[in-house]
Amino acid sequence: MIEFSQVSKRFPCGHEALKSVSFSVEKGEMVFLTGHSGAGKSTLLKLVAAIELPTSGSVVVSGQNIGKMRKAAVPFLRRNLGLIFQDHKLLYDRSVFENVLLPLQISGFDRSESAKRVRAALDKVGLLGKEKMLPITLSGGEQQRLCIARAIVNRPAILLADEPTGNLDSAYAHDIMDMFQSFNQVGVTMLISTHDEHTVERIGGRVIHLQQGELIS
Ligand SMILES: Nc1ncnc2c1ncn2[C@@H]1O[C@H](COP(=O)(O)OP(=O)(O)OP(=O)(O)O)[C@@H](O)[C@H]1O
Repeated sequence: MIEFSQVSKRFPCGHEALKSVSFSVEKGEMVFLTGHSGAGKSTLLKLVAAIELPTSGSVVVSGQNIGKMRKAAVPFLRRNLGLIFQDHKLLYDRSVFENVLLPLQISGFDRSESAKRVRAALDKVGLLGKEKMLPITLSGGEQQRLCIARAIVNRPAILLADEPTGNLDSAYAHDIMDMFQSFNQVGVTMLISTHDEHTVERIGGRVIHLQQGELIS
């Protein structure tokens, strides 16, 4: 489902964030991406989502070669991906419901099917009673769950999460990882970057470890 073959990523400033990284993630796997700050975890996830392109090597996601894709094909790839990235902010002037609705509006779903899907996504993350609220009135953990609802509302085959529990206390982090595990149990392929070694141990998934841009197995 995700295949990296000797992937390197050098930024225009000359910094090489990933060095000849090769691995694959099969359909239905749950994989944790670990490594120190600056190891290249976010860069790797951005390559999967075609937010960045590889400098060399190949990244193939759902059969599509990211480095060779036409720009027009990127939105089709992204429809299959749920992205939980730190810089994907919520819209603070829209309600909880409208924040989750947005990806469906972009995909052109009709209003009544969209409303059903939004409520199903809010239910999965435990925010069904809060659909009329503004995100600013939610706790940090609830805002993170709202980001997750927005990422899953399109029913993506692959979910990518970049430090999804970074700013949360351990009880909330625990809940969010359990939620991810339940998505995985219904077949969603998951790639999650984390610093949280306790979670990785508790959940016991496969681990890919990066050190200064190199994969350490
Ligand atoms: N757009 C960019 N231009 C230049 N350098 C970048 C860019 N994005 C990332 N880098 C550099 O690449 C390296 C890897 O960054 P990346 O964000 O992938 O690390 P990370 O493992 O996700 O770190 P953290 O856990 O702190 O988020 C860092 O040294 C970073 O400064």
